[in-house]
Amino acid sequence: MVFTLKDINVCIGKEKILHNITCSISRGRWISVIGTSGSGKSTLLKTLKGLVTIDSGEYFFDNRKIVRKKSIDTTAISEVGYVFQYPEHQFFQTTVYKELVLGLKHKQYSKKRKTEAISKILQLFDLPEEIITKSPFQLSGGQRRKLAIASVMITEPKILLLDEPTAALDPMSRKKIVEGIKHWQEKGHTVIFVSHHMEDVAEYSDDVLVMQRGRIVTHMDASALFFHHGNLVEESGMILPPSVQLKNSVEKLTKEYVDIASCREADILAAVRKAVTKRGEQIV
Ligand SMILES: Nc1ncnc2c1ncn2[C@@H]1O[C@H](COP(=O)(O)OP(=O)(O)OP(=O)(O)O)[C@@H](O)[C@H]1O
Repeated sequence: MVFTLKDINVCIGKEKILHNITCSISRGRWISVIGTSGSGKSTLLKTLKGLVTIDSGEYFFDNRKIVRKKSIDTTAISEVGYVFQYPEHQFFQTTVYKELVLGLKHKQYSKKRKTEAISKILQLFDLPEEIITKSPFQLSGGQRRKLAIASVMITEPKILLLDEPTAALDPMSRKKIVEGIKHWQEKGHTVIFVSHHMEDVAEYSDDVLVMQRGRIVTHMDASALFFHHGNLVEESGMILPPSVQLKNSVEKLTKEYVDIASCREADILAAVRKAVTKRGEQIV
C-alpha cells in the first residue's frame, strides 16, 4: 500500500473537518475522490500531502509511519506531487519559465537539457512557447491550470494528487489533459483525482472514494459503484454519469440486465447498442 490512513481526524480551528478517515491506496492505480462541495475532498488531499495538521490517527506511506506528534515527515512523501485546486496558490515566480525551471532545480541538467524539458512539457500541455516570458498571472484561467499541472509534472513525481485539475478548461483541453494523465498513470504511477466531472470519473478511475460530510462513505471499484451501488452516489448528492443513466434507462425499458465489462463510455454504448439491436430483432 502506498497510502494507509487509520482513523484520521483533522480539525481546522475548532471545526472538525475529517472524521475517522480510514483507507488504503495501492500504487499504480487511479483513485477518484468524489463528493458534494464541502464534503472534505480537498482536505483529504491536503492531509495526504502533509499540508494540514492531523489531530489524531495514523498515516503510513509505503507502510512506514510518517506522523509523529501530529506533524508529517514531508521528506518521506517528496515523490508525491500536488496540484492545487486554485493554480494561483502554487505560483511564486515572476515568469512561466522560472516557474517551470524551479521544478528542475534538483536535477543535474545542463541549461540546454532544461530548455528541452520545458519545451517538451509546454508541447504536452498545448501551451505556446511565447508564454515563457509572461507572468503566470497574465495567463488565461485554462492556461494557468495547465501550467499548474505542467509545473508539477516536470518534477517527475511518482504519485500525483490532483484537485479538480480540469476546472475552467474547454472540453478538448480537458480530454487531452486527462488522457495525458491516464497515459502517465498506466506506466505505473499513482493518481488521486478530485473531480465533479462524473464522466471523467467513470472513464478513467480504477477505484472511487465517495465522501460525505468529512467521512468516507464508500471506497470501491468504479464499475461496481456506478452499476451496482449508484444509490450511494445519488444519496451523497451527486448525479450518475450520463452513460450510466442511459444504461439504467435501457434496463428499465427492456426489463433486462445489460452486461457491461466496465463503466467506460465506449463499453457502455457498445453494450447498450447490442441490447437495443437484439430487442429490435426480437420485435421483427
Ligand atoms: N481553512 C479553512 N478554515 C475553515 N474551514 C475550512 C477551511 N478549509 C476548509 N474548511 C471547511 O472544511 C470543509 C471541507 O472543505 P473542503 O475544501 O475539503 O471540501 P471539498 O469537498 O473539497 O469542497 P469543493 O468541492 O467545494 O472544493 C468545508 O466545510 C469547509 O468550509
